[in-house]
Amino acid sequence: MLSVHQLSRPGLEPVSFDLAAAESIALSGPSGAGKTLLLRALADLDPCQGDVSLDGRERRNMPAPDWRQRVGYVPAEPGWWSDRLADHFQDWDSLAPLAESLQLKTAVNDRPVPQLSTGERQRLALLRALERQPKVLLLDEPTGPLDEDATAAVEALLKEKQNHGLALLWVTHDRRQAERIASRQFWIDRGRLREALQEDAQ
Ligand SMILES: Nc1ncnc2c1ncn2[C@@H]1O[C@H](COP(=O)(O)OP(=O)(O)OP(=O)(O)O)[C@@H](O)[C@H]1O
Repeated sequence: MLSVHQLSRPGLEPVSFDLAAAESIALSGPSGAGKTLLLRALADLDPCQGDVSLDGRERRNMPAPDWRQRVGYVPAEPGWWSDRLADHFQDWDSLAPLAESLQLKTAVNDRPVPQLSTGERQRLALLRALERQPKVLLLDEPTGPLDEDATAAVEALLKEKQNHGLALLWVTHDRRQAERIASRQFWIDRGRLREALQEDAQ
């Protein structure tokens, strides 16, 4: 699925790994370690070196919008370009059941985006990314602003998507969450990535 070979950029030492379909990797590390730099490099949002491919197709041979549709990115602070929520979706109405599963009240529809809570906007950004039906989703602390129940709802939805083949690379500072949501644990410090061995994670 996603194959990364010697990907690097300022602040990130060369990184190589594979992420399979329906696999989930948790990425942790101190603040400022390079987690967001790595996600943005994978999403093709910043200049970087190295090779990245998806299902054997080299990123450099794909138009950027095609890549970004397949490799979705949910930033820690998602951007909004219109006050009207529906403007950010292809078909907001059809997402009602998913919104409900994330405990988003229908009232979010009636309020201008800047009036929504941080946690509401975070879940809406996740829905926005899922609507594009990516093969890989890069998540930067997607439950950071959420309470326990909403966090569980996000984890359950992503687990369901994962069971249908979605691959996840998920930044979290919560070690228990990392163990719940991922079968592999990555650790990054000062721009250097390593895969935590099973005994490290305990
Ligand atoms: N475009 C850039 N070019 C070079 N360095 C950058 C760039 N953007 C951020 N940095 C720096 O790179 C380092 C890693 O930043 P990054 O945002 O990846 O941290 P992080 O691991 O996601 O941290 P946090 O957990 O606080 O979100 C920081 O020192 C940051 O200031």
